Amino acid sequence: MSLLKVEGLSKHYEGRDGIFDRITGREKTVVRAVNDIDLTVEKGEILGLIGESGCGKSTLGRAILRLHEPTKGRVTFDGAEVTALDPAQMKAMRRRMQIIFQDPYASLNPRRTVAEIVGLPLRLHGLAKTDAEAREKVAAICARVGLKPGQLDRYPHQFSGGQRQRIGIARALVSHPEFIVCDEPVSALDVSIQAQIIALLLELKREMGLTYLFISHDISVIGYLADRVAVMYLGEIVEMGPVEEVLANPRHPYTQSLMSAVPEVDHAGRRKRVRLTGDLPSPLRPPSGCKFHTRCPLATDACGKIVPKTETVGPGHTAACLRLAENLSLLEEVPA
Ligand SMILES: Nc1ncnc2c1ncn2[C@@H]1O[C@H](COP(=O)(O)OP(=O)(O)OP(=O)(O)O)[C@@H](O)[C@H]1O
Repeated sequence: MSLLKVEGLSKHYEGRDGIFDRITGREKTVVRAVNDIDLTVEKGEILGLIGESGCGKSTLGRAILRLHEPTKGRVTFDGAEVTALDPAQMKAMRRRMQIIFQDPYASLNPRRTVAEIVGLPLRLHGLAKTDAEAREKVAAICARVGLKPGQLDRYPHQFSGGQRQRIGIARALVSHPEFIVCDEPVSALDVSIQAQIIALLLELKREMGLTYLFISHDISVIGYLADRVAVMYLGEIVEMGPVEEVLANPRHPYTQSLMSAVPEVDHAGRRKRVRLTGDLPSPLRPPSGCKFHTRCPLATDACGKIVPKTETVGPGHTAACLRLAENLSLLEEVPA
């Protein structure tokens, strides 16, 4: 049994002009941020979730945790249907499923000390009987993530970006969760600090037996740490599979275009850069047929009309593209 199972999960937001629509009596606009997603995450695994900004990665992560209530679909964690839990049961489940945010500063209360911020989940879940016990637990996890005892009574603004992310990690881990959504946890950090935080997250995963859904727009980060990868485009998963397999043999033209942007250092030839035309279409009015067809260099007329089914293309490897059978690739090597 998978630790996490997501079935048909959708999250639609009322469009930003929702109030205007109500006043004018116009039909409501709907932002289809996440559409009918199926995925599983095994215990101890890192599933990487990749896609460009605005494709719905954060929304999916938050819908799984019910931080944003899903519009439709089911989430099951360790056999319990998360999407059917009542508020009291959901509160208990939150101890087990946590999130680390991209921007540690925005997610840390500026008026609270590190000890208060990291100690809050202990209070919420009744995990410490006395203040002294809470302080001890906070000190232990803070030490583990690399904060010094003398820093516990300081405020977030007194820390660097990397240290703030360590505070965010300590807060997520203090309640001993089993599953963490890591929502672009290193994207806001300097490159030199990114490697330290990634190393820390990998060590903690091993020591605490954690399972991660790791969201990133950086394919090299995903290639480095994930076991499997799911590629997202405009609210849907277009390709998924073991990370080495998907990166070595990307089958969806969108995955291929993401891959073509990665510099190859140890290659005799270099890859032809695939330039996608246009921006990511708005999830307010997603294209018909295959949602990628408006930017896909391989699109035919049929792609604008027919929604491609997800097909198995290798062991554990799936993709959704009408032209899969033709085995086309945008990634021809060009001579150095
Ligand atoms: N609360 C909201 N109300 C309306 N639309 C929203 C809301 N939150 C997100 N969206 C829209 O949903 C879509 C997906 O956003 P989301 O933040 O999940 O994407 P993302 O892939 O995580 O992007 P980024 O990497 O920039 O965070 C976007 O078009 C966004 O504008």
